[in-house]
Amino acid sequence: MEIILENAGKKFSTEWILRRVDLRLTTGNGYAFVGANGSGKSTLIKLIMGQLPVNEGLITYRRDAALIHVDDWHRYLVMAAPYLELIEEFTLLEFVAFQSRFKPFKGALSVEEFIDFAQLSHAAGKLIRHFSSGMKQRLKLAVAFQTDVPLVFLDEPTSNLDHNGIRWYQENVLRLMDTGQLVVVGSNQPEEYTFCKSLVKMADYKR
Ligand SMILES: Nc1ncnc2c1ncn2[C@@H]1O[C@H](COP(=O)(O)OP(=O)(O)OP(=O)(O)O)[C@@H](O)[C@H]1O
Repeated sequence: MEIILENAGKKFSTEWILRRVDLRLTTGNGYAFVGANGSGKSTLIKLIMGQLPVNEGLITYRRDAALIHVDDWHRYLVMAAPYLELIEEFTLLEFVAFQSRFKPFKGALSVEEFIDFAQLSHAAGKLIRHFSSGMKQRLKLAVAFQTDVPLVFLDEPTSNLDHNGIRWYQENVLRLMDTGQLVVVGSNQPEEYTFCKSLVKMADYKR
């Protein structure tokens, strides 16, 4: 599967955030979107996920050369980001059961196995609303790691994680390459994207 950006551009009001973005992203590869705060990393991720429309140019998803309609992009992707909202009224058990029905986990992982994987067994019955920010981030990343879809978007993946959490992230993000998924990391911290062979520099799209 591949995602193709041709002369893609985005502006908010009269301010162009990104222009002339030409990229070809293919499954089995890791891409790091890098740049300073406010350079447009999250914006580019949202454009590629179909959450925001481009103001010029074109973004397409292709599988075996066939075009995938923008309304169907969401079926192929998962994302973790600090701004992603969780269903705070659910307990962790309820959330994971709901999530696995919505988009199945790899290898038919059970709810209990998923919670073990996320290292959140102690909080299985706790409301998500009462999770710490690091626990919420672990949960979002666990969903991103275990959901059986070809495209994985990780924006600022280690925000709020402690040392153990960062190590857990680094071990598991590598496995996404083994499963042939496409991984995009939006980051300004090199330890989050050492595995990415392609660096996409936001500064290149400011011309
Ligand atoms: N909905 C919006 N309306 C207006 N401006 C926006 C909107 N969303 C983002 N921007 C602007 O777009 C620019 C890029 O923001 P973006 O969040 O993509 O940057 P980033 O590289 O992800 O930053 P950070 O590293 O701080 O997370 C910023 O100037 C921001 O203020």
